[in-house]
Formats: sequence, C-alpha cells, structure tokens
Amino acid sequence: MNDEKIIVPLDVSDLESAIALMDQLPQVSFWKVGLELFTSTGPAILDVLKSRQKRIFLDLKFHDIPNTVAGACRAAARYGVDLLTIHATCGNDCLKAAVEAVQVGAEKAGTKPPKLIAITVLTSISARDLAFDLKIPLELPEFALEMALLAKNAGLNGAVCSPQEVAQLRDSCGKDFLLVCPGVRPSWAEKGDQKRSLTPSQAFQAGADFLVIGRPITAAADPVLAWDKICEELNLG
Ligand SMILES: O=C(O)c1cc(=O)[nH]c(=O)n1[C@@H]1O[C@H](COP(=O)(O)O)[C@@H](O)[C@H]1O
Repeated sequence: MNDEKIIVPLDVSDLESAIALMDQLPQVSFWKVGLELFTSTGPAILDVLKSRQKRIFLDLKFHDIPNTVAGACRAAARYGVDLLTIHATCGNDCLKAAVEAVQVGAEKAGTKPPKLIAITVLTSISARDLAFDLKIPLELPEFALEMALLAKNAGLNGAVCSPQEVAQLRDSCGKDFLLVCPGVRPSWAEKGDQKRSLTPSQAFQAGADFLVIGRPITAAADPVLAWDKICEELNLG
C-alpha cells in the first residue's frame, strides 16, 4: 500500500485556492474535484491537475433520468479523468446508460474511459435519516449493499461507501470491485457532518481500495503535518 491510496478533495471555491492547496501539499498525488470547485472553475481545474501529472477523481455525483445522465457522462468522459461518480439511486436503466456513455465519450475523445463508481448511501446520512426522513424500509447496511450490487450488475467499476459498510460490500462484490471510502476520520479529527466514519487504518483493514480524506488534512492548522501523521499511522511511504 502507498499514499496514492489517499485521495484529497479540493473542496474550495475557486482556482486560486485550489492551486494554493496543491502547492501546499505537493506530496498528494490523487485529488478530487467536486461540485463546488467544478461549478466554479469548469474544466480549467482539470487542466491544472493534468499539467502536474496528478490523478483525478471527478466527483460530480450525477443523478437524473437516463438520457440526461448519459449525456453528462459522455461529456465528462472526454476529460480523461480516473474516477467519475453517479448515484446508484438513479436506477438500473440509468446506470447501464452511464456505463455505455462513458465508453462512447472517451472513445470519441481518444482518451481512456474513467472508472465509473456509484454512490451507495452518502456518509452524511445516519440510519435514522434513512429510515425516518428518506423512508427506506431496509437497514442501512443492507440498503448500501443492494445499491452496490445494483451498480455492479449494471456494469459499473465500483462504489463509494462508508467505511462502516466496506467489509460487507467487499465480501459480496468481490476483490475487483473498486471501493472508495469517504467519511474517514483519524481519532484526533472532528467528525463534522460525517455520520458513519471509521479511522483510516480501520477503513483499509475493512477492505477499502481508496480513502477520501478532506478536512482532517485541508482544514488542519498544519495540513502537511496532518498528512504526515495519517501516513505514519498507516505505515505508508
Ligand atoms: O463522493 C464522495 O466523494 C463522497 C461521498 C459520500 O458519501 N460522502 C462524502 O463525504 N463524499 C465526499 O468526500 C469528501 C469528504 O470530505 P471530508 O468530510 O472533509 O473528509 C467530500 O468532498 C464529500 O463530497
């Protein structure tokens, strides 16, 4: 295992702040661009990351009807990013359309298709939220597993899940299904809005391929120290 398994989100509002964060943490090789930054900068941020030979997780969490999602996936696949997200709750037809669309979009652009991964249940949702607010009549781990299996059967490459469900998803989805875990918190970090977290070492031990760790690093008084501390706790080099 190495530190390329830790993805850091560029959860900032503009290009300048994103570049400042990248400059501050040159050791990070895998960055995530999410809704806030992509809405602000468009693909310009992807060009900056590519010029620095960074890996890119484009986390746009598509969720719409199949025709619309397929169009968005075709467009996003042109960027030559490594990972792209869609919500599993888009449904089977939409997931299948997305799988086809990333192939078509990438082929047209002459680039490698991104690995398409499905959000199962957001890590900010508690079991109580799922049952009482979203009215889902399944236990949360069971629903997360159903969403991962739906994505796998539709041909997606993997899923995003909380570290609390990753062991179960790994058992059921097999070793080749990519499992990316946000909602990761070292014992010394604030949980914030994350409701189903585990520590980085617990998440890897449970079977995660990649961890997404943001504020424990990016909002730390000394982000480099926080990054080093996490790598040290994981024995990464
Ligand atoms: O798709 C994601 O990356 C994601 C899915 C999810 O269920 N929960 C979740 O927190 N994320 C993202 O992971 C990152 C977590 O950031 P921190 O909570 O600051 O570590 C954010 O950029 C979220 O958008």
